[in-house]
Amino acid sequence: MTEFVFRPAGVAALDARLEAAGLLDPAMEEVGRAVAEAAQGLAGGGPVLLLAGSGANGGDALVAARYLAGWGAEVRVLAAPSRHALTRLNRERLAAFGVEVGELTPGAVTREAWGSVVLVDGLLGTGFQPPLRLELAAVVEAVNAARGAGTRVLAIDLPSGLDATSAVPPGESVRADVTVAPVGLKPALLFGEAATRAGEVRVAALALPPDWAAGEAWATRPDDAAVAALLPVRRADAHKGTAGDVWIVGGAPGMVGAAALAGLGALRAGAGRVTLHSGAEVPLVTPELMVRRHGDPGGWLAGTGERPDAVAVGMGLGPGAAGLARTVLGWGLPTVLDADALQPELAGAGHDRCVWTPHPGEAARLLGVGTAEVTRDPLTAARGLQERFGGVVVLKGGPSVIAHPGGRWVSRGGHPGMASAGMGDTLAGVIAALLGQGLSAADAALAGVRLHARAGERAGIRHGYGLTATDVSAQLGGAWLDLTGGAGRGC
Ligand SMILES: NC(=O)C1=CN([C@@H]2O[C@H](COP(=O)(O)OP(=O)(O)OC[C@H]3O[C@@H](n4cnc5c(N)ncnc54)[C@H](OP(=O)(O)O)[C@@H]3O)[C@@H](O)[C@H]2O)[C@@H](O)CC1
Ligand SMILES: [K+]
Repeated sequence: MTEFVFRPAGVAALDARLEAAGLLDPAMEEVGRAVAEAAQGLAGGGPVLLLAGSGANGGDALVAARYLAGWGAEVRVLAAPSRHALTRLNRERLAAFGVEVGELTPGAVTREAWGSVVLVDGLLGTGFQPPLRLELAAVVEAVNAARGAGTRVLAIDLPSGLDATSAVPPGESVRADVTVAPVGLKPALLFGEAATRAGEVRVAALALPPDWAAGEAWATRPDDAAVAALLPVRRADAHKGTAGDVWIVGGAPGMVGAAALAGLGALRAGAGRVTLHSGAEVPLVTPELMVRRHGDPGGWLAGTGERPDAVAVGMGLGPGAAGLARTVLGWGLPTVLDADALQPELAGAGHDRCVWTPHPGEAARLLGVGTAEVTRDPLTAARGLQERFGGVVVLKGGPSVIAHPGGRWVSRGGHPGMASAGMGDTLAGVIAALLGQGLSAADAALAGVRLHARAGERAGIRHGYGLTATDVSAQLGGAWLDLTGGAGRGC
């Protein structure tokens, strides 16, 4: 399922539309039911403790308690005074089921958690404004202590205490085993330390008027079927001239490995012909990777009339890369800019056929901010880069973000072993290969990132954390088959 990613402003806007249409009550009912089903699955018939805060997040928990009670489960409920009309209403409905609601205090949480198999955290959701007030901080501490003693924790929307927009927790928060997120994901569920506190994240889709969720979303996370549909399909009479002529421009003396890895990535992602243009002597990586050495690569690029179908520029290129990148950008061809070609002076030089592929450190250099600012909110950073540099931006990370003129995508998958040097070079080659096979910049970026991540997953099974970029390249063909279901669309 392709999923939406919301910031609190988007959730609030959706809430307002639902409220105006009289649909907020059924929406909360759906969320509560989805939470109850998940809690029942985790509890396996054991007692469930539900904690309800004063806002709509608490309302979701009270609805869940009613469903669980109706299904015969042993439920214990502790709630703060309700400040939201629907939360109050659902407290009354719960009372009609004969369920007593206790006062929410740290001591009560510790007491009631004793013997509860599952604890449902409905304290705070997208309405939380950090920092956490003292009274709730003590409750959060009691929740985490209960988890430490063996109670499974299910968070509604977000583990309470996380700022929905940030990869960095503002302080202590609930640590969840499972998070059930209504309508869509939140940035905190995707990135950094915050995401590690959410456990397994499940999106509970709601019955909404078509396009409402899409209209308020800040980003989307496409599923593999959507990515597979972007991959090129070859006719039986395809030949190397139709599969894309790709140039890799990189590899200054002493730095040829990065460019060679990009070349290998391009070959394994289906490029018909790959030529590495370098100012250095490049050792034979694989005989299929053609190498042309130029005494003065910049001069040669500026003067040559030869043109490929796509270019990747920057890997190991060293000082002077910005000038070469500017020359290549001037051709208006499908282009990937990576590593040394990612220079602030190229702001505004991008065109609609180019893809910039910074990692967070490079992104910070391009934006003139610290790396922590980039990693705290990768979606906003990627958007800022796209606006400043033009074209399409891939902000690499776990997960990567693709910012294009029409919005933002978050990629799926990957493997922690991919945190090793050379992975980005391979990715640049993969995206160049897809550009050379006719994909648009945005599609090549999305499909390339997913293909690369899938190849990493495959290689990770064999090599674990000892994963190299060459291992990932070797799995690109298999990754392609995984995504397309084996056959591709009529190759
Ligand atoms: N459209 C959707 O997607 C749907 C969303 N739904 C649900 O709505 C949730 C959002 O609900 P929401 O807006 O009522 O906010 P919520 O997270 O319950 O928190 C508000 C409460 O937090 C409190 N509070 C704030 N800061 C605090 C602090 N620092 N320290 C301590 N307390 C603090 C604040 O207290 P107050 O400032 O009022 O005293 C207020 O009472 C969303 O996460 C999802 O679960 C579904 O029900 C339906 C469909
Ligand atoms: K919560």
